[in-house]
Amino acid sequence: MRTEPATVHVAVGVIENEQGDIFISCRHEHLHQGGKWEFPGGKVETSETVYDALCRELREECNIHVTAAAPLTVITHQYPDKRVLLDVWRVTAFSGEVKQREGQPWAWVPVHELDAYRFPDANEAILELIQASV
Ligand SMILES: Nc1nc2c([nH]c(=O)n2[C@H]2C[C@H](O)[C@@H](COP(=O)(O)OP(=O)(O)OP(=O)(O)O)O2)c(=O)[nH]1
Ligand SMILES: [Mg+2]
Repeated sequence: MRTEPATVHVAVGVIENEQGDIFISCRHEHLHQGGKWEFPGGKVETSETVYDALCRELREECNIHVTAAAPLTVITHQYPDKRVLLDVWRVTAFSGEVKQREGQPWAWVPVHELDAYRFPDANEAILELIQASV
């Protein structure tokens, strides 16, 4: 019998600097949706809350300690090969300096320039929300 693969639950963080620019990084080529730009984040492990996963992923990937974040949206998206549930948070306070720690290309991008970057299809609604909020 063929069973549907489980949905991958992902915690995603929208990080803004004092100028209002947004931090994005480019997914490694060999990964799912490789070569596309993303907001930092990663899979929620079974033993943790989404907020814990957000904090852990942002510490691992971009070196910051999140001290406050607010839910922005939840998106489910079916890719040809994978179904994802993106739990998207706006990071409202953090300590530490944002640094990409996993060797991915990265950029701080003004909101009106985000359209120039290629994101995974699931991100369309996130980009609309960010653009609507400025
Ligand atoms: N982080 C992130 N993932 C996204 C975004 N948009 C989007 O479709 N995804 C998808 C791509 C992947 O299928 C999934 C994230 O999984 P991942 O494999 O990168 O997770 P991870 O960072 O925990 O990586 P790993 O250590 O398990 O390899 O979510 C986004 O903006 N940010
Ligand atoms: Mg990740």
